[in-house]
Amino acid sequence: MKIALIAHDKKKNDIIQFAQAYKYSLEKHELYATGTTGMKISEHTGLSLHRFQSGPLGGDQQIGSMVAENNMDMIIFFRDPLTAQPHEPDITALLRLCDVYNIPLATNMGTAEVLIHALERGDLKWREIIHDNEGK
Ligand SMILES: O=C(CO)COP(=O)(O)O
Repeated sequence: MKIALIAHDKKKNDIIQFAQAYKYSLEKHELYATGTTGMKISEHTGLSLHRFQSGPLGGDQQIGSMVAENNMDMIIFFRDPLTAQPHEPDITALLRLCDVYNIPLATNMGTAEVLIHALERGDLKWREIIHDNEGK
């Protein structure tokens, strides 16, 4: 499964703690991240991730392009709902594409934990069926 991890600055500590707590689940998958989030997760956990640009420089859009190809299976995006972001349109576009393609998306720690347990239980196997049907 391809999983993207993204966090706004005030949520970076949360995503680091999340990645530390679920390292042994996450490491079984192909991980992607926006630039700074990926660097911090990698530094604190040793997990290896494919890092895109930083969010304000297009990282959300790069992840969005994978979603648009139905090539991303789950997104954990700890958004900061209390701080305006210069790239708000990119963020909205990414969330919208998740809805277009029915991609499981967690925007806070509570939902992220539910998703990761679902992943561990195999509830997201339907994504593999989709990839098999598309020959990916
Ligand atoms: O801004 C972001 C998501 O919208 C995250 O970008 P960074 O991981 O580079 O901080």
